[in-house]
Amino acid sequence: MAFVELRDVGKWYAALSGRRSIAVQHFSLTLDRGDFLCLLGPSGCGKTTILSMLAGFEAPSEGQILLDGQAVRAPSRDRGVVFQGDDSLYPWLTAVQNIEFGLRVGGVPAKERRATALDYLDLVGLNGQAEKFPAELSGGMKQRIQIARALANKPKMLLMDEPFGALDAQTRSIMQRELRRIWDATGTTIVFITHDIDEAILLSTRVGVMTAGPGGTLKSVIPIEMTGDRERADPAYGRYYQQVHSDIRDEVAKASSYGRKAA
Ligand SMILES: Nc1ncnc2c1ncn2[C@@H]1O[C@H](COP(=O)(O)OP(=O)(O)OP(=O)(O)O)[C@@H](O)[C@H]1O
Repeated sequence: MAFVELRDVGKWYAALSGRRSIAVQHFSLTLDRGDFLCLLGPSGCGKTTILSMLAGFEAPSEGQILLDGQAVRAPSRDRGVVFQGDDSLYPWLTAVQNIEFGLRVGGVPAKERRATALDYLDLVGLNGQAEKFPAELSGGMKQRIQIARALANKPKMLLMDEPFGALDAQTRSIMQRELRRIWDATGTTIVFITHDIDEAILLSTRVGVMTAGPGGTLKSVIPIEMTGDRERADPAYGRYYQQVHSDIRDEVAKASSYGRKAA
């Protein structure tokens, strides 16, 4: 049995015109435990919609989503979510208190939750920053706190929506290496949305490419089989880049022609 299964999932909204606005259609995918899937696709194809349904924030209009054999119906601590930017940290809580937050809500005793939060602070490389408030931390540090906060709940799956999109190139590259290290250490199943082919190849075990919206679906899934540390100089990197680029190029062209028609 697959660890995560999306079975012919579709999602639509009632538009103000009274017609249906289709966000995603006929989306089917299975993930094994420990997979790291990067989802790529033109703007508006439905990537965030897929992530929101996996998180349980939105229900599919048709089809089904299963996690570990159970239908996903609502948000749960077994699915950690990390968004772009740092708006989701509580500014009045310190770094360690932010990480503890979910454990506190879950009723974990004070001593135990503090010890767990400090372990995760350490895992994301922020040992020594426990008592700082978000305003005293850099963008990259705040993203690490978000990741630690999500992981502290020991989720079955980590859902990440362009988490490094707002970071400068240098910090982004450091965060990519850190995320691979954390994924190696924890074996958490990850679904990660990005617009960046390079990021997808450096991070994932599989790259999913979606067709252009409205109503995007999964076009292809490309397994990334590179051993050791991922390097752009590796000839396999270039081959994967070409493959993903050629899958996505036509979809981006279609998306911009839809945009012109709609304008
Ligand atoms: N709450 C909503 N109500 C109506 N339409 C919505 C809603 N949320 C998303 N959509 C529509 O669903 C489609 C898919 O949106 P979604 O945000 O999932 O795309 P995306 O691939 O994540 O885009 P981007 O890369 O630009 O972030 C879009 O046409 C969007 O306008």
